[in-house]
Parts: sequence; structure tokens; C-alpha cells
Amino acid sequence: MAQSIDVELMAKHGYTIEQLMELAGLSVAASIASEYPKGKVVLCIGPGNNGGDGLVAARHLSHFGYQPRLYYPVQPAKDLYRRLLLQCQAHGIAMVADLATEVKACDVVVDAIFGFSFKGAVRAPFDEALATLRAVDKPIVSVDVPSGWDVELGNTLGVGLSPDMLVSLTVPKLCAKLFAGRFHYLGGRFAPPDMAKELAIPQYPDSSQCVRLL
Ligand SMILES: NC(=O)C1=CN([C@@H]2O[C@H](COP(=O)(O)OP(=O)(O)OC[C@H]3O[C@@H](n4cnc5c(N)ncnc54)[C@H](O)[C@@H]3O)[C@@H](O)[C@H]2O)[C@H](O)CC1
Ligand SMILES: [K+]
Repeated sequence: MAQSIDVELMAKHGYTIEQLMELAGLSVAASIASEYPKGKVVLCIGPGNNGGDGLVAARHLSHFGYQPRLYYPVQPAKDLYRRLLLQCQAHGIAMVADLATEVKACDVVVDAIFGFSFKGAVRAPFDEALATLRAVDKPIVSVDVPSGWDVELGNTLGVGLSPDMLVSLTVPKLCAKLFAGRFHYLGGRFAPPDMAKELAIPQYPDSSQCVRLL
């Protein structure tokens, strides 16, 4: 279902993955700026497009006056991610290796590890990263799906995160019904009018890139 929306946006309506990712990441940064004061943000970046959204969000957070840092333990050679990382580096965004130490010194953690394609038992090094994040006492902002959750059934494995904010992209996934944090935002403002109507996407206020759902 979630995947088919992306396919429709790209194959039928002419979007590229780069465009969708840019708007998705921008909306994550805008959602964070709506609720958390400027400060240190550690972004945990996974190996797929959820991680790509996180790389884009890091760059926009830096423009917004936050101090982002990246925990990016698995860096695929894919050109898109390589370019997004170069852009972060051009913005002076540092890479961190020791997640447990970093989260102690930050104000907000962004979970851009896994999105709707997460499946099966969590493989290294993300098993340890999720264990660290489950124990953290800082607010976690999850991009699209809390990492470790099944996109439809939620935290069935018991290894998933409990975010303070969830930023759903395009439409909330089924698991969002089980979100128990404080802030639920919708971002990824790219559906054309007919699609927005069909999916019952709420009205975004004016020029905003995100809308608060609860
Ligand atoms: N319109 C939109 O909604 C948009 C959403 N976007 C974001 O893309 C993700 C989905 O991206 P995808 O590349 O399909 O997958 P993920 O990032 O969720 O993860 C794939 C990645 O993770 C590895 N993996 C999967 N399961 C495990 C596991 N158990 N242990 C370890 N590693 C695992 C897998 O091998 C891959 O490397 C969506 O949620 C949105 O955030 C786009 O930005 C476009 C717009
Ligand atoms: K996530």
C-alpha cells in the first residue's frame, strides 16, 4: 500500500525519488522546528530511503539553526545517498561513531533507520543502535515508521522504538494507529489534488510543509 503510493507518484505523475526525498526530509525538519527549540540533534541514518530522508532533514535542520550530527554506520555506495552525504559534509555536519555517548549530549534524536521496508529480525549494527535508542531519555522523532516496527502491525518484535514525535510521509501507515507519543505530524506534501482527495490527505496550512495530526 505505502509502496504503491510511491510508485504511482513516480511512474504516473512524473516525480523522481530525489524530489520525493527532498520534500520528505524538508517536512521532517519543519515538523521538528514546530515543536523543539534549536539545539543539538543526532540523526540516526539507516541504509535505505528512510535514511535518505534523514540526510535531507539534517541539511535543512542546519539551515534552520539547529546543530545536526550524523550516526551513519552503514553507507551504501548508491549515488543518491553519496550525494546527500556530500551535501551534509558541505554544511559542516559531523559524523559520529559512538551513538551511546552522542545521545547523552544531544537535545533530540532523529530515527531515520528503517521505514516501510523493514522486515525480519534486526541485523547488526542496527540491533545495538535500537537497543541504545530504546534506553535513551531524549525525545525521539521517527521518520515515517518507528524503527523496529512492522509497517502495519507495529512493534510485534518488541525491539521497536517509542518516539515522542512521528512524522508520517504522504499518509500515515497503518501502524501509526499504535503511536503513543506526543506529536503526530504529516509531511511529504507532494500528492496532486485527485490523489490527495482519494487518500483523504488533510489540508496543509498555507505554505507549510507539515501538518499536525495530533
Ligand atoms: N512517499 C513517501 O512516503 C516517501 C517515502 N520515502 C521514504 O522511504 C522509506 C522506505 O524506503 P526503502 O528504501 O523502501 O526502505 P527502508 O528505508 O524502510 O529500509 C530498507 C533498508 O533497510 C534494510 N533492512 C530491512 N530490514 C532490516 C532488518 N531487519 N535488519 C537490518 N536491515 C534491514 C534493507 O536491507 C534496506 O537496506 C519510507 O518509509 C520513507 O521514509 C522516500 O523518501 C520517498 C517518499
Ligand atoms: K524510522
